[in-house]
Amino acid sequence: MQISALEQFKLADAVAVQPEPTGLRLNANWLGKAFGSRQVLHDIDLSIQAGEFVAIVGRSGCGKSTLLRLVAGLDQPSQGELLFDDRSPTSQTREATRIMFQDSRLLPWRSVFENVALGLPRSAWSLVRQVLSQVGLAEREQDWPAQLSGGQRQRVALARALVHQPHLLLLDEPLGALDALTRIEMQQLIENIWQQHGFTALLVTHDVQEAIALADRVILIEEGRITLDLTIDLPRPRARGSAAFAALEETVLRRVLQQPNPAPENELGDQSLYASFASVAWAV
Ligand SMILES: Nc1ncnc2c1ncn2[C@@H]1O[C@H](COP(=O)(O)OP(=O)(O)OP(=O)(O)O)[C@@H](O)[C@H]1O
Repeated sequence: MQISALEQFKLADAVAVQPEPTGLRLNANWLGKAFGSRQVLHDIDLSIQAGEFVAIVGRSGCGKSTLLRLVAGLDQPSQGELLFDDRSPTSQTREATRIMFQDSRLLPWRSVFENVALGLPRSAWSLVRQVLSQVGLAEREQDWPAQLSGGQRQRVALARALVHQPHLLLLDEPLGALDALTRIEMQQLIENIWQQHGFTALLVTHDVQEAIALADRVILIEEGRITLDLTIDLPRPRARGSAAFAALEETVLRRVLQQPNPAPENELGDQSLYASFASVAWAV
């Protein structure tokens, strides 16, 4: 089929205005991790599309953070491989990957602005101001971390990750220490920013409701193995009170809780799991 010059021009123009996909594609093939004689992750096969938001849930000690640390390159696998856009990790993929933890890990002797701008040249300062404004902290850039609330400190930590324009954002229970309402506000902020930036997101959380509110897929790890991979096909933003949301939450919760306690050392963690479900359900 022949297309006219004008049509060709329109086509090129249409292609040009499509935003470039910015997310990294991630594959784990037969991934395993042992600490000494303790095998923590077994034969993990996982494929995450560019720009996808995936949440990992599971009982305390099941291996969630270990998986995230392997993806971040903070630990090395004992078996198998991780591929980023079908390639072994490079300094570029490491640079394109940022991680956010439960505690903000800010430098207390640096201002909010300096914490976000750390290691960046002066030419990046306008970007620093832009991301601080995105996370709602434009007016607080000269404050010290000690002058901020826990939620605001996590916003700074999010800005510090975003300023590097990540293609893969790893979130290790980043909202775990926040009260229920601040947590919901932060979830909405993370969802909006993820939609704007298009990075791939991998979230570890104890909170099943949070996982269903944010993720395209919820993955359950039990004793180091993936035992559930559930697509969350709900329109965004998600109405937590809807029947479809509640049904998915029930499905995952039932699945998490049906497993017998694996070991006495995990009993406390399991109690905290129940408590975390209960507190969020109560607040909402
Ligand atoms: N550096 C390490 N050395 C030895 N064992 C480790 C190390 N890191 C993790 N483990 C063990 O691996 C297991 C899984 O830990 P991990 O932190 O991945 O669990 P988790 O699912 O994230 O738990 P939680 O929800 O409580 O944070 C635990 O038994 C833990 O003790």
